[in-house]
Amino acid sequence: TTPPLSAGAAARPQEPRAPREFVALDSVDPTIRQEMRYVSAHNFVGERIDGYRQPVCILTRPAAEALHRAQTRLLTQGYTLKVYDCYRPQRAVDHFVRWAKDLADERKKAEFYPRVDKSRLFEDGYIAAKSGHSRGGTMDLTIVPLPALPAPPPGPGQESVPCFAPQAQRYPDNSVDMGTGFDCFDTLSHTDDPRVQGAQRANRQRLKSALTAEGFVNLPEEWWHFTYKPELFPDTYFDFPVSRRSVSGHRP
Ligand SMILES: C[C@@H](N)C(=O)N[C@H](C)C(=O)O
Ligand SMILES: [Zn+2]
Repeated sequence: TTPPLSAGAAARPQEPRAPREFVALDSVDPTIRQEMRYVSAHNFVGERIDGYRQPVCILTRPAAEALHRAQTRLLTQGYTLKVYDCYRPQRAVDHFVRWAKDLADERKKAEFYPRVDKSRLFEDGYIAAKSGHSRGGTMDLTIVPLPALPAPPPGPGQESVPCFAPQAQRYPDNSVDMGTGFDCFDTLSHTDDPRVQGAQRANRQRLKSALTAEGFVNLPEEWWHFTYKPELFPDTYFDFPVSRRSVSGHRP
């Protein structure tokens, strides 16, 4: 029988929790930096995304352990990984889909997709309506030189600088220069775009080599997007919220 609610307690439907195979990345590797963009308003939509309750990176355990191995290698080279997004609930993806249909909402166009028509973002491969992120083994990430310095706050008008502008001009980030910022929906973000040369190309290669050595596969359209293979849940799109509660009690 259902226990009675105590006086004053509101009946709140329980949110789904993650299966035991999911962990908080910081319980496996506390040295990997986290800048979880979709819990903040600094992203291509311009507001917190549905389902992101706390700035915590959640992944399947094999993906988190593989990321830890890549981090160990990068630390010896004087760099640390920094994740921008990890597990993404289906309701967050649905938020992206709803946003994409509202062609009048171009709040963040100037920074994140200045040269791409909003109506093409899914077609061109920059956002997916069924995303590997919701399966738990995919993440968006970059590398940061050590010692990692905090990024300065954005200067006046910096929110509107194109994400492919020279690094000193675009929205501040403490990462290495990859030629574009994170979630820059533009052909310049294609990992092997021939216009990206020198240090920027070497930085992309450093990230890609460290991750592919551990079993990750890169999305050619986005230098920052990697999936750990084989996937533990290749056909399941989870919808538990991004919060510590979703994985509390799960062993690291
Ligand atoms: C939205 C961007 N960060 C991303 O992850 N794109 C891929 C294609 C996805 O949505 O799975
Ligand atoms: Zn991604």
